[in-house]
Amino acid sequence: MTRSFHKMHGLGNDFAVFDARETPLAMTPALAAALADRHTGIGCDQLIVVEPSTIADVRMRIWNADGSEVEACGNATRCVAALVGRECSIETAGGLLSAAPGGDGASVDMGAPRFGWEEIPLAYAMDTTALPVGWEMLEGATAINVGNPHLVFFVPDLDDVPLERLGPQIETDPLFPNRINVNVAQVIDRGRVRARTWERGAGLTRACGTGACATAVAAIRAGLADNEVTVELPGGPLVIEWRSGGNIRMTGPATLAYTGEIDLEAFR
Ligand SMILES: N[C@@H](CCC[C@H](N)C(=O)O)C(=O)O
Repeated sequence: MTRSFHKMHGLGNDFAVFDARETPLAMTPALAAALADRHTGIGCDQLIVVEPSTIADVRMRIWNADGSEVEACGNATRCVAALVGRECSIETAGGLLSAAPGGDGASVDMGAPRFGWEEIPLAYAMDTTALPVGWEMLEGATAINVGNPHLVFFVPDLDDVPLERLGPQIETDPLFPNRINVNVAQVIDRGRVRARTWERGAGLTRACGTGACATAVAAIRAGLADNEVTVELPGGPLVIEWRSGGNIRMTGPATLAYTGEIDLEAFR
């Protein structure tokens, strides 16, 4: 018995999306990791299951490539909005979101960022606007929860940062009890920021929607950028809007690569 899935991506951050609104699907961390494997599975950064919701139009569940279930995924939220095909509310473990498809993608209200050390979460109390710790050249990060936990390091030159080496070290530091997503960002001007992300549970990706949100919020809050910022990721740009005290709006593309069929029993 096979099950259909949609291979989708947002700026190259790719997903296997299972629509379980009518036929339930029992996902487990082990099955998610097996399906996400790029050699023996479908291959993706995150696996997404769209389910019915009692409080929203749909519920979106998210598993990283390593099988960990997580609270938020910005790029996948746009893909789910494109799949639903109309303005909709989306229940996630990180909060209730609202999204509207449009153009080649969607615009999403990602909710309000949180800055409290226990909301990130960090292991103990400290100033989250400039963490008093460092990992080699990466120091003074801002910690933000935008549904999921992020660090943002502003650096003079993005290309000088060995993120593939420092990313996993920071992700798994005991300071972060739930691990953390690691963003490095370079401010180009008040409307443009370049960024790269080491994603918790997935590694380096071509784009991270929540990473772009965290980066823009950190830049705006530090007075380095205006309220609308284009975050330029390796896979392309996302537009992020935020005002202090308000919700984050993220706008960008959502692409359907193909629809396939897979025998899930072969992966269990
Ligand atoms: N690619 C995503 C983020 C996916 C989850 C993240 N790796 C985590 O563990 O929190 C995005 O577009 O936001």
